[in-house]
Amino acid sequence: MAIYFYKADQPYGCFSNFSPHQIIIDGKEWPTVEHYYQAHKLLGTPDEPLMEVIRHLPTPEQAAATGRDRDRIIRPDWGTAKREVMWQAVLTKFLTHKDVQKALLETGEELLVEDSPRDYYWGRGKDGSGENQLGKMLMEVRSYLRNQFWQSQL
Ligand SMILES: Nc1c(N[C@@H]2O[C@H](COP(=O)(O)O)[C@@H](O)[C@H]2O)[nH]c(=O)[nH]c1=O
Repeated sequence: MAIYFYKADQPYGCFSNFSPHQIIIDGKEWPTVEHYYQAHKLLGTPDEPLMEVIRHLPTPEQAAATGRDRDRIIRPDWGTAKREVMWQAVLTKFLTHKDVQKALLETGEELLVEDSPRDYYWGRGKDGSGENQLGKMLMEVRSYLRNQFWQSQL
């Protein structure tokens, strides 16, 4: 049975990028994966100083609203860079927080689906025709963690 997640306060909310799990990357603390992801749209652009502003915003909703502000010009390579940015953030989250790591491993081989009604890239979209890239990435993280465990047993 597929496992659906989306909002942080709904079932499997700990899989959401909006869940309150801090990550530390290159010595900097980010309150959520979403803060890190949205801020990195501005890396190398004239608005780069705003990355620090986003990092300090109190909620992931505010971080997302700022990163999605279309008045801002985001980095030209975002279309290809965003996967790597997301991977680093999501992997760090699941390596850092043992409770969510356990929850992810306990999903076994189930299909994970980000049940976003409006995101057809990271999510399944309203009609289910979306790519579900976040769900797929979480399944990759799950395999990575499992491989890491078996390597440590050798
Ligand atoms: N969980 C969740 C969302 N989903 C997240 O939105 C991000 C995609 O942002 P963008 O590339 O700017 O469209 C990505 O992290 C995806 O997981 N969006 C929300 O508005 N609320 C939410 O609770």
